[in-house]
Amino acid sequence: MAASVTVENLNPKVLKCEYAVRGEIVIHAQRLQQQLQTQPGSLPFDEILYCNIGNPQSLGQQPVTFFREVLALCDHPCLLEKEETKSLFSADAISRAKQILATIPGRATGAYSHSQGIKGLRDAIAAGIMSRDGFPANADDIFITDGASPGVHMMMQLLIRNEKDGILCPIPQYPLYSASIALHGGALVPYYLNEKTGWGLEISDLKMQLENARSKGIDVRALVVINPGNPTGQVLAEDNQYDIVKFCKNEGLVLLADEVYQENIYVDNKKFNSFKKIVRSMGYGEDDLPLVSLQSVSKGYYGECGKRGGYMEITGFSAPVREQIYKIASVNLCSNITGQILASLVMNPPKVGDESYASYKAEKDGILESLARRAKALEDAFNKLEGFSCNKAEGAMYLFPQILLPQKAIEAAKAAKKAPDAFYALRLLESTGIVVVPGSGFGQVPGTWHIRCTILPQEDKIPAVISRFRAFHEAFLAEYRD
Ligand SMILES: Cc1ncc(COP(=O)(O)O)c(CN[C@@H]2CONC2=O)c1O
Repeated sequence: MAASVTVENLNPKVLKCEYAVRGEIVIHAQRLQQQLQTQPGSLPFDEILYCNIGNPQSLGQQPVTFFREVLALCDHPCLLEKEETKSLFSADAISRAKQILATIPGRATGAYSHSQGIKGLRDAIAAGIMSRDGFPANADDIFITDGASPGVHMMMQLLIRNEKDGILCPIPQYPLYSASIALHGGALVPYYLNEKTGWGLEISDLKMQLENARSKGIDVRALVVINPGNPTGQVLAEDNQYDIVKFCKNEGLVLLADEVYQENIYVDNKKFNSFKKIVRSMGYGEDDLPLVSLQSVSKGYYGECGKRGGYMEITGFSAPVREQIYKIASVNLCSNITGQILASLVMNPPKVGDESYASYKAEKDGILESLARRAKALEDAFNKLEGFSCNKAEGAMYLFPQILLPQKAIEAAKAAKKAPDAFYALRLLESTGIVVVPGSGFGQVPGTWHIRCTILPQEDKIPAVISRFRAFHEAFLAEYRD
């Protein structure tokens, strides 16, 4: 009997969707990893180095002690009744766990919660936003989600009616956006970040792309801004943010502010300003501009990707629209409680005077300072390679160097039916075990080629990554030099 489900009769939106961060290069890497296990010594390297995904703890980063103490106590509340717990857990973790459990009906972390998340945790997140920005935040505006990804999908589901609805996205972009727009049947309206100005966002290009889309009958609904940028690592200048808000206000666009790397800032001349802070400091009130601010527990110095925590702060939408957003969230009942607790913790970490503050601060600073050193070391190494030019990683977790590939290599890629940067990334993997994502997976100016490499291998492995990369690159150029 013919198979009832074939690729041909699947939802074409699924077939159109792509997500390069875990695409063909990574799948091939997993095959090679299997081979290393079954046939040790059969490859010119002894381990796969996954530099394709911002997954810090998979590469050895340690979780923040205070956060894990609180999670453990919340998940096994009877520990709080035991005398010996006081010698195993810090006093402030014990009191924070009690405080959190008191906000959960029946102290039951195994129960469904409110579809926006536990009210007491949303209160804590709102307090954290207020403390970060200096402007009020409301728990009812918070939707705690299983990471930022579901928040993006919910907003695309809400805004995209058909293929004529467009979303302005940066190019290069994090492919969650292109994938979600494809899955929801909308149109991605690109605006190009300017590599020559350190991935600057030009309002003039935004305006041109918007008008071009509208001239084709596209109803542009929203503007996505990723700040700090993925894969590009730039941190927006404050005056650029003011211009972006004015642009959205004037053009009637929802501003989707992806701020998951807000704690990952590595340069002294830039600081993170949330778009919520910018909007309020421009005097825009609750009803002036629809803004969705996304945060996650996957990044920062916490890197708790697998716990699946995050939130979207929804402001500037009418009550009837908010009811629709609530309805979408309620279809999935609620996000996981561990992620909810963690989202409240990252927005309300230990404060000066708390027992855990010194150790928490040492862990946080240690991780962020090490990430900054690794970013600089890899940026400098890339810029020493022939044909490479790499902008500074001001923030986030990636470097996105441009590679000038010899024409012979481009022709070889064509013969292999691969994009030149995918061809290069595959050859890099097969020679060194290093896994990067080709720039074609993020979008790039046509005719330019990039790779995205994370800054996440532990610091003592960075010299080996650099030397392996350099040796491969020199051999690759020798093979394909014009
Ligand atoms: C800009 C951006 N937004 C949202 C997400 C989704 O995060 P969570 O759903 O985990 O909260 C990521 C994840 N970063 C991906 C995953 O690792 N590498 C990346 O480029 C991201 O980089």
